[in-house]
Amino acid sequence: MSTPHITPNANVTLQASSVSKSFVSGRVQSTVLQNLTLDVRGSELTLISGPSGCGKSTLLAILSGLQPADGGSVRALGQELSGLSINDLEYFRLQHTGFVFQGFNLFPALTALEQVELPLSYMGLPKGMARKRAVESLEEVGLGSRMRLRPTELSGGEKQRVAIARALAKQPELLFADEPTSALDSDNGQIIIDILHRIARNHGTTVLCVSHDPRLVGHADRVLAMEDGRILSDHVPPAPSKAPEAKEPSA
Ligand SMILES: Nc1ncnc2c1ncn2[C@@H]1O[C@H](COP(=O)(O)OP(=O)(O)OP(=O)(O)O)[C@@H](O)[C@H]1O
Repeated sequence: MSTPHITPNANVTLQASSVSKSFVSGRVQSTVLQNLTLDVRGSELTLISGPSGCGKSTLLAILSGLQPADGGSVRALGQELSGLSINDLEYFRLQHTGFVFQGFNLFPALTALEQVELPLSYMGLPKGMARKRAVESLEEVGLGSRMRLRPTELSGGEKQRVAIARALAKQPELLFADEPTSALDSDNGQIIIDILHRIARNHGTTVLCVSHDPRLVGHADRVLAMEDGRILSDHVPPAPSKAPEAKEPSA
């Protein structure tokens, strides 16, 4: 399988140019993204905010190669995604991207450690290296003492931290998060967004997060406000008040 040629352009790691996307339902065609142009940079947490149905998840899916655009161009790490075969796109996503979703997407039968090790085995990492990376990632999200537990034994916030550790252990250049705090209360939501922010800063990762939760705005480096399939504004938010820390539970 060929590896895509990676040539990042300065610190811009994701570029959408004149991207459009429509869905057809019966005889009705609805345009979800219209001529959307956007650059996203590494080492930053970029938040795409906007009302439900404005096209945030569709944009994330297109930028991450999960869905094709109808028109326009999407470049990720210098690679034009539409130029990749299905196999190369899958390989690109495996090697360079991590995903965090609203519903955690954990396997009920696996411990936190096993959940994090699993994608590393798909990537072909030797067992010892996979174990080391998985432990380090779980420690980084404050779950060093909970890694033998299964999802039913973890809180919602802890489950989302396992999902973040699973993505982080792959050491992806691009980390995509779709409504990662929607299922959580305010304190846990802030902890999650602050972990994502720290990953961007400490690992140089491009973190792109979509959310309709206005409480997250102050925790991002950059906020893109979306409405009706367009970017309405692009700004740096004011610094937030101090967030609660992700603590290691005592049990
Ligand atoms: N596979 C699909 N088939 C048909 N319509 C779709 C499909 N995916 C999304 N849509 C429609 O596209 C529009 C935008 O959806 P999208 O999920 O991108 O919005 P969103 O801003 O992420 O919303 P939310 O905040 O509620 O998750 C919605 O009207 C949705 O119904």
